[in-house]
Amino acid sequence: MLRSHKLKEDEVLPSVRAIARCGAGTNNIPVPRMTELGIPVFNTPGANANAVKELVLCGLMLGSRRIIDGINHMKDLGKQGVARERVEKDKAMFGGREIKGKTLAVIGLGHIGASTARDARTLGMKLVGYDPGLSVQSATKLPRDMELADSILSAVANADYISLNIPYIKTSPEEGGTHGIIGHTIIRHCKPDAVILNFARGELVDSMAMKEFLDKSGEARYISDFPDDELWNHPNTIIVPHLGASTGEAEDSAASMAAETLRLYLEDGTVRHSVNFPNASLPAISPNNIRVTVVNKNKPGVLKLIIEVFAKHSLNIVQQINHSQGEIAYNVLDIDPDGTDLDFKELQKELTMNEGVLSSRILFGLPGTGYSRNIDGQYHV
Ligand SMILES: NC(=O)c1ccc[n+]([C@@H]2O[C@H](COP(=O)([O-])OP(=O)(O)OC[C@H]3O[C@@H](n4cnc5c(N)ncnc54)[C@H](O)[C@@H]3O)[C@@H](O)[C@H]2O)c1
Ligand SMILES: O=C(O)[C@H](O)COP(=O)(O)O
Repeated sequence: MLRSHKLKEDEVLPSVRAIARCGAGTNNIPVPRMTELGIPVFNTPGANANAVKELVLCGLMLGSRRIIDGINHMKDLGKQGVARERVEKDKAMFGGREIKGKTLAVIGLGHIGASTARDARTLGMKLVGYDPGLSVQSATKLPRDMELADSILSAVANADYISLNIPYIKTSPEEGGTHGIIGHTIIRHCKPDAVILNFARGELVDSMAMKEFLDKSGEARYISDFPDDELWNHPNTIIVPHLGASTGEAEDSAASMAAETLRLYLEDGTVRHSVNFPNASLPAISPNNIRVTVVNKNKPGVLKLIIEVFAKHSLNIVQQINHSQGEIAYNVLDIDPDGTDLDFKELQKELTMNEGVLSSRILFGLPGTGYSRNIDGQYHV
């Protein structure tokens, strides 16, 4: 289980059965390599969304009123012992605007984006959103009068505030990724006094393009939760140290969701909230059966090889599922071991050595006490 730790491939030892990210973004994990190794990567969708949404709302206010500049100014005046004397005169330097009646563009309408939109609506904001992969679940949670745009460009064009709530995918937008998606083309279409809120990932924004925009407009603001060597000291930025999910509530919620997701996978083979494995909802193993899970390349003929191993040993498959997603398939087979004296370690070895099989586990024991067995005979509770 990890949070933002940048996981390196060589930290993933052969004993690793699964990885759970206590949070939403999995860009700190080498997911494609884990898929090749047959290791599921899980995250905790929505578990920290409220904490991030609250900070986005805070960012809306910080971007509208010169609160931080004002606080710093008060400290300076205090140090000089002239705070009372100067405050009424100096406040003219820190005038702001209200968010009520202004337009907020929400890019990415998942857990955080949809929740931000709802609360912004109750604060009297007009809303426009963009999300080409909008789920039915999120769509039902959006304010009814929210306008849906057909591109980021059209969403931001008339927006006073822009909130980025999309995942970071390392490739360029042309290649289906989101790296630098907020670059010159989009930024050029923003209003000169737009406030851009980035509580998603720093790499979504082209820092140089943003700097040019902030320098030129003088009025625009960039509020971000991520370090940025180009922008940290710019007078029109507010950069906080990745605090979006740092509340006790979000930490508890993400950790317990991750732990439960891992428990279900390790004990029953159930897959949910995985970013690289297909969902598979499985009942607890019957005490009379042995459950075998096999991850294989999603190619014709591999399933046949797997089934043949069971047939060869005259093992009766009581129930079976086979779900695939992209390049992999996930099989779960419940076996009745009655009447066999087969060493299941041997069975696992035969299965795993098949061309196209990536990993396998044998789960058995009473519900709640299941464990996985490695090919080299190590046990992992
Ligand atoms: N600052 C923090 O501490 C913090 C905390 C949680 C999440 N995050 C970041 O916020 C992101 C969103 O979190 P979430 O919980 O709302 O995730 P989510 O998966 O519920 O929602 C993401 C939404 O973005 C949409 N999307 C993907 N690519 C898009 C694109 N190019 N244009 C428009 N929409 C696009 C998806 O269809 C999805 O609806 C995470 O991926 C993570 O990087 C940051
Ligand atoms: O993607 C996420 O969930 C957030 O960026 C939170 O990351 P953290 O748990 O490391 O604060």
